[in-house]
Amino acid sequence: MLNEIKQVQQTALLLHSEEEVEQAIDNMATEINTMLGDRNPVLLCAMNGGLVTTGKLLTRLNFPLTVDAINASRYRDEIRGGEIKWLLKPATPLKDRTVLIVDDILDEGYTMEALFEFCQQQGASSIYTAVLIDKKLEQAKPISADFVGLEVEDHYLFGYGMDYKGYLRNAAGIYACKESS
Ligand SMILES: O=P(O)(O)OC[C@H]1O[C@H](OP(=O)(O)OP(=O)(O)O)[C@H](O)[C@@H]1O
Ligand code: HPA
Repeated sequence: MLNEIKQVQQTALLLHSEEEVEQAIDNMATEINTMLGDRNPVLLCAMNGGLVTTGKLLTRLNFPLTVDAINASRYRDEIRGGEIKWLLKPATPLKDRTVLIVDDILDEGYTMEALFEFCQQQGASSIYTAVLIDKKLEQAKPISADFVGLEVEDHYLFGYGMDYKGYLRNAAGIYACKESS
């Protein structure tokens, strides 16, 4: 497995450098500060992929907020999406709260749709969504994101929280796996 991971890493194409991604996160944070600064929101980190974006956003947000985690996984260690499996629901009551769901990527959109519907069912008063990457697809998505860092062409990506078979989330850039489109 580790040989495969090293091979994928070595042959990958860098699409966005660390500097570009950090600038994109700055821009997202500026928009979120403007939109949600007086809403006392609960930020839901969509584990595991949303970990890096959530952490990087958090220290750029300058208003009162609370943080919790949520995890509905669709890919697990695969590079094609399957059924949604619920792994973690937030302990924080969402009733009458403004919620901001933060994830690494909006790909086909089914994961974010499921997270959004869960928050609705819990009685959140308003629900916003933030993703570092919005993948450009030909087909329509069931949900769009309110805050987007970067739009990226249709490749299988890794880095900044996005994984290849559970690895490479820690890559400091947005990379496309070779021959993945
Ligand atoms: O828009 P979609 O096509 O639904 O795909 C996006 C989701 O897929 C990944 O999660 P994954 O299920 O791989 O779990 P992970 O966060 O643990 O990597 C990613 O973190 C998003 O949550
Ligand atoms: O391109 C991707 N990379 C990593 N994880 C993902 N989850 C959905 N799409 C992707």
